[in-house]
Amino acid sequence: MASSVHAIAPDGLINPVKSHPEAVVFAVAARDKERAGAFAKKHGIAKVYGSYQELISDPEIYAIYNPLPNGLHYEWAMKALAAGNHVLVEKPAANTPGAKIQAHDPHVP
Ligand SMILES: NC(=O)C1=CN([C@@H]2O[C@H](COP(=O)(O)OP(=O)(O)OC[C@H]3O[C@@H](n4cnc5c(N)ncnc54)[C@H](OP(=O)(O)O)[C@@H]3O)[C@@H](O)[C@H]2O)C=CC1
Ligand SMILES: O=C1OC[C@@H](O)[C@H](O)[C@H]1O
Repeated sequence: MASSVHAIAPDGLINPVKSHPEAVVFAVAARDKERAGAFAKKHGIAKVYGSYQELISDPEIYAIYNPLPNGLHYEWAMKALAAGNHVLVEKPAANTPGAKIQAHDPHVP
């Protein structure tokens, strides 16, 4: 993720997190593992995945940031929630009028 010249992820999350003592950007995923690796090296991120599904399935991950193109926000936010992650998603949360991301707490029925 976030490999293009004007990508928002560094300014939107990765650099701000570096100034927060209780947070760490632990992993990054891209559709291509080599691209994810180059991004991880540049930003000092320890773990690399070659698919978004692998990242959201990592039990060590507490929350994910979704800076994908608009049409992928809803799909991957919902998949990440279903996998048990907290989710921070770039705007717009969805690109169809009916879609809404349902915040949910697994401890609340
Ligand atoms: N850029 C900005 O200044 C701002 C952007 N935003 C929002 O943030 C989101 C991301 O923006 P931005 O960082 O500019 O986006 P990018 O165009 O840089 O895309 C982010 C990443 O999405 C991944 N991706 C997955 N599927 C596709 C696909 N089909 N085509 C292209 N890329 C794909 C790519 O990573 P990979 O292939 O490596 O997995 C890519 O690096 C947008 O929703 C935008 O509205 C909000 C405010 C400002
Ligand atoms: O998504 C965006 O990308 C480019 C920015 O200039 C703009 O403010 C933002 O909405």
